[in-house]
Amino acid sequence: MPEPRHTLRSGQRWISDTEPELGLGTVLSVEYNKITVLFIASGERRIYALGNAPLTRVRFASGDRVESVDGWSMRVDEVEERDGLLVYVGRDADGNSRTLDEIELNPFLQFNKPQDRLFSGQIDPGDVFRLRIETCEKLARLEQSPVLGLIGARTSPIPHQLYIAHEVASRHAPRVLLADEVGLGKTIEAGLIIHHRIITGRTEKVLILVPNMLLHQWLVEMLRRFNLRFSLIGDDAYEEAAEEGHPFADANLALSSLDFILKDPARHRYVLDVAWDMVVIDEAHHLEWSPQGPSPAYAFVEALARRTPGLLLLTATPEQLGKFGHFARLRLLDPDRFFDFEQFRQEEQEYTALADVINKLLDNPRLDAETFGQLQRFVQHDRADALMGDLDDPDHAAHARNALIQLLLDRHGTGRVLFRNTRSTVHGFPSRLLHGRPLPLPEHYRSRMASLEARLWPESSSDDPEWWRHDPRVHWLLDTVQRLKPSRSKLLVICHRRQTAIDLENALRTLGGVRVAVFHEDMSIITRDRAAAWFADEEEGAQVLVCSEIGSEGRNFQFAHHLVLFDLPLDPNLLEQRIGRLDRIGQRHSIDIHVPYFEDTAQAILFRWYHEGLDAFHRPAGAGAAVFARLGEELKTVLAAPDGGAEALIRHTRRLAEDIEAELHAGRDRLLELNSCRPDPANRLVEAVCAWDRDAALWPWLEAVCDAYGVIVEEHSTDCYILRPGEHLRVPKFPELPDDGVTVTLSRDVALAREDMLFLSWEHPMVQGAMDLILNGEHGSASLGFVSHPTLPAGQMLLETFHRIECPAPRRLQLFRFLPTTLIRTLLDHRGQDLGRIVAAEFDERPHAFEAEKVRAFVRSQKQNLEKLLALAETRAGARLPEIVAESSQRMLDEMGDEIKRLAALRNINPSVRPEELDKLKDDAVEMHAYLQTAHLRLDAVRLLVTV
Ligand SMILES: Nc1ncnc2c1ncn2[C@@H]1O[C@H](COP(=O)(O)OP(=O)(O)OP(=O)(O)O)[C@@H](O)[C@H]1O
Repeated sequence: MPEPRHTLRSGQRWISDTEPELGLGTVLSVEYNKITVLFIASGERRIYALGNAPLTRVRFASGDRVESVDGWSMRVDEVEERDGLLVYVGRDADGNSRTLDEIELNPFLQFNKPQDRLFSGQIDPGDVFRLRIETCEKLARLEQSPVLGLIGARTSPIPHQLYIAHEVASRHAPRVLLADEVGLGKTIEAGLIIHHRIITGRTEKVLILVPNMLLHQWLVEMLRRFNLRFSLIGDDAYEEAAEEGHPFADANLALSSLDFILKDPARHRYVLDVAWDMVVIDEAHHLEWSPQGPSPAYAFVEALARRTPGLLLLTATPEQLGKFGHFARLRLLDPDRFFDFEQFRQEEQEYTALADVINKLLDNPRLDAETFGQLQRFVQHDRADALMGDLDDPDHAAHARNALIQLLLDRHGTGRVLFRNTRSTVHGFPSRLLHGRPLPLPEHYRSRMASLEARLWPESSSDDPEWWRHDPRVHWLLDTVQRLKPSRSKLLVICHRRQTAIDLENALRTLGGVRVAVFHEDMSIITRDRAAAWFADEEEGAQVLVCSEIGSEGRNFQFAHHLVLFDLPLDPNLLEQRIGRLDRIGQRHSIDIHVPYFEDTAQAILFRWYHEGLDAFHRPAGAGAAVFARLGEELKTVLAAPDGGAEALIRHTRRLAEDIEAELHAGRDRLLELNSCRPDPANRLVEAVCAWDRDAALWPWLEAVCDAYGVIVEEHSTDCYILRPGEHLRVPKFPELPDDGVTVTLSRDVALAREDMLFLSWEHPMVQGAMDLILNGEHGSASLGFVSHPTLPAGQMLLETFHRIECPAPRRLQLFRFLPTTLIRTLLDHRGQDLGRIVAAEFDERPHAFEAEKVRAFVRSQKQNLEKLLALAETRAGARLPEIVAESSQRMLDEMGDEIKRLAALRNINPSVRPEELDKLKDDAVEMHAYLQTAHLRLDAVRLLVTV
């Protein structure tokens, strides 16, 4: 305590050398030979004898950042002294001049400069110091990973999904249509894209709009799979929030339904008010548009799309509303590119020739002269002569073929905005087994077949509320349910009408005592979710879930593998949507599709039309929508008068479907297929994610963090642990750790099977939060160690410093790709000789008990020398900075240059590359270069070493 007695004043701020954790103390009184100090942060009061009080005066210097008790902070320019008290003069974050009396300093203030901590005797154990250094290294590795943003999702690494997520999320402003076939993972792809963008700092505000009935499913899926906590907007709290202010403005991640927003123009305005970075629209085929005018939903989304940089539209049936509808959705994504429907159609027709050449390149080692000529015409402006020449060179032909295929695929106009994977390319889906069940038409229905509606769904015309007592389909259903009961098989029953679903539930319960849940559009979201959850429950759950058509969009029922189509919809897309509830990723059985129908009726014809005409039960009918668009009216006529024309119609349907499918497969679809998942890069991404999964470094690191911060760890099972806040937790709140603890797993496989456990990866918020805690806090930044090294005699004092390169820049630039978290290590002996090259980072450390007070006294006695060494270390580290920055700049310029060239070349052949994308890349490169020049050093950690 070097200050003489007469300078001591109440109000001064001091820190305890022996108990630094008490925080900043305030002198309350100086009387006789005693000094009383209050430590507000810890609520402790200490009385010391003057003369040997273990206290150090807190005195900030110019350049330091200080924080007031009211929470604002400032950078110190000058320090004045008035009546023995310090007054700090400087500027706050907004640049305003401020003064702060030392009495107003925040009592929770920590000494975050490593050298201050060293001199004030706040010495951390060696393992905490090492943890800090190790954390920097781990973060740097993660920042440079090509799969950053794709590691942390609780999903299996599936090639086509990772490919799409990586391809789309890396763009400046992703605007794409995700149109994979039903159940292939569009929601997962959207989640991966959002997760990637948020982790890499490129996106902050996201709005997801989904049909009402899928709100909860999305909410849960985003949280459970991606740790993304969306706010549901549109529930009961909405009106309250609207009265108090702006219901959408506060939520960075908002989830709502389009129906809810469309109901009220005020809601439109609220949504359009917010500067979203990205908007996601699920089931986008509902956005109707025709040249005569858009639907209100389309018009609203169009306004939203115009002011939002990122737009993801999701639909499994992009052409459900015909080619116009498809074109209209592409127009939302890029109105400049898709402005003329006729031109769009013509372009599509040219794809066949392109696909033909690609197929030949894929299949044949040698091209015939005609194909070679065609290929030459396609690439005549692409400076591809060398590649064309290499086609005949056995050593280079394979590479040339691949490069030419990429070049041709890049020509494909919609390839960049439209992604569509199908079951024919994504393998591993179960087979579908069809069980058609003809039944005799009961007499009481026979007289009621006037309308088409009554022919297809006869119970709709019945005036008997208990029609189900006399309907043979119901009795067949009951038998089927009872037959499957011993195997504990669950059945999803889908029917066209809401009332039929309600009646069927009643029938199954009344007639057979079946445990049955129901699901239809008049139920609230909560009751629907409850029904779905009851059906999902393996032990106590319902054996049967009866859904109206509404149950067939978006829901996940792949835990069941018996599907009963109690009737058939009059639309191939709806049929595929129904089957897609079970035929989804995660389905482990073949799927049994049961279809009861009345013999010799419209139902039987519709069954045959789907089965024999489109083959729509066994696989997704690729041509279904197009055939229905052409033959739908004819089909309805035949169904209305079943006596004639059915055979001819089915034959015609089959021929047409085959032709359309062949044409699509040869042309557009083949290109889309190849473009939507390029196998080599996709497999590399899968391998990179798996390599992170195999990396065993996470748990030892996290265990050390838990140990350092007072989190208790218990083993649970292989790769699974229970974490709990300990009694001596070092921080008020450990990230993402609930008060009553949590079970975590590091295994992706376990995480996929056990949703009750957190899946920890380097991207999990708990792990990211822990890294922040370490790197933004002071823990581990000052340490002392006793070491031995063969080249160093005992009894020497060494100073080891780690300077971190700081380069503040907007997160969206992701500067860390080129300049990751970097530490520069310097090791000096007491004479200032640089030993860094001689002595590697790893020492042989010797556990050594030392008396804290003696060490503090030693450090104080060496303060002048240590300060000189610190200055020297900073100079040495500073000398290496320009080289590191130059390397980063060069890497950035090379990579960005390549990217700009690639995109510029692509733009020449594919107008889907928007000019602003290219401009943005160039601007980013210029901006990044400027930021890199501002990189500077900050001392991150210091360690005093004594050789033994
Ligand atoms: N990579 C994955 N890992 C684990 N489960 C997955 C993965 N991809 C998809 N699934 C599961 O498969 C099912 C289908 O995925 P998803 O809902 O994303 O498909 P979709 O294409 O959006 O379906 P729909 O066309 O019905 O809207 C979901 O239950 C999803 O959780």
